[in-house]
Amino acid sequence: MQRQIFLARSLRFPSSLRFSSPFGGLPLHRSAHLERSLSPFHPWLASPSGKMSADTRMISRLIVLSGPSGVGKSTIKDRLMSEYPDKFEFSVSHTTRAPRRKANVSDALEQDGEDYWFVPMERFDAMVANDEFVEHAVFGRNKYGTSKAAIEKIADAGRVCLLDIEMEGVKQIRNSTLPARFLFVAPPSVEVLEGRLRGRATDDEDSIQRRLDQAKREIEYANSDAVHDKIVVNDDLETAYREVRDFCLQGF
Ligand SMILES: Nc1ncnc2c1ncn2[C@@H]1O[C@H](COP(=O)(O)OP(=O)(O)OP(=O)(O)O)[C@@H](O)[C@H]1O
Repeated sequence: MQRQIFLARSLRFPSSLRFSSPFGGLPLHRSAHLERSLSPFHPWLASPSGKMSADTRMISRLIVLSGPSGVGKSTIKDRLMSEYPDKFEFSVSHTTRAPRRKANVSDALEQDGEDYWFVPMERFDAMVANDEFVEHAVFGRNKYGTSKAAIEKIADAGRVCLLDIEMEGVKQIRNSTLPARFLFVAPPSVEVLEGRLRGRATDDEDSIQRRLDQAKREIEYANSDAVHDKIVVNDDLETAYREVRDFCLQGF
């Protein structure tokens, strides 16, 4: 059985960064990916109802959300979490970076255990050595990772696990046996992305430039192959939110 996955509508990227598909606007079949998704694994990941019916088998309980820094992932995921607190849970990543001010909340700092687990570099490296991460990556001057414990905690609570990770982590999950579904949030253009990064006023100029360089690589990767099951362009926030929500709710 094949599931149809539709590619994003055309975007206003420079041609070198434009998403394209050899299939044009036609549905893209991703049987290879889905076969991997259906491989035997933790029953919680494969079957929301606990039963392996033909329909529910197609929906894994692990959703990987990615997209350039500043594109609006946190804005969308915070809303999803407040609308469906009992259904979804975001896995809290580990990071070696320092807490920063929350976007849109002028004097609130990110909280340990809520936004990230903030750990020193030595602790992070020890966790890597102990094989405690399902994925980890270096971004800028800092390291980020998703621990196995974080995912297991969500499994134990019976919720759908959402990961908000960057490109290297996406590649690692795709190369793993984890049966995940992949969702990419794209900006309407690099210029709009830059405007959002500047608008939230949480990064210095160096950091903005690094994030924009990384954004171009992420967009090229998303464009390079049928990496993601769905690409949502965050132009109008309401529309983007609805598309993300509907994708996450598929099968539940
Ligand atoms: N559709 C939209 N239109 C206008 N502004 C938006 C839209 N979506 C998000 N924003 C704004 O863009 C800024 C960046 O959003 P946000 O911090 O959620 O991005 P992010 O992808 O989570 O970034 P990071 O990966 O660095 O955490 C915020 O100030 C947010 O309010």
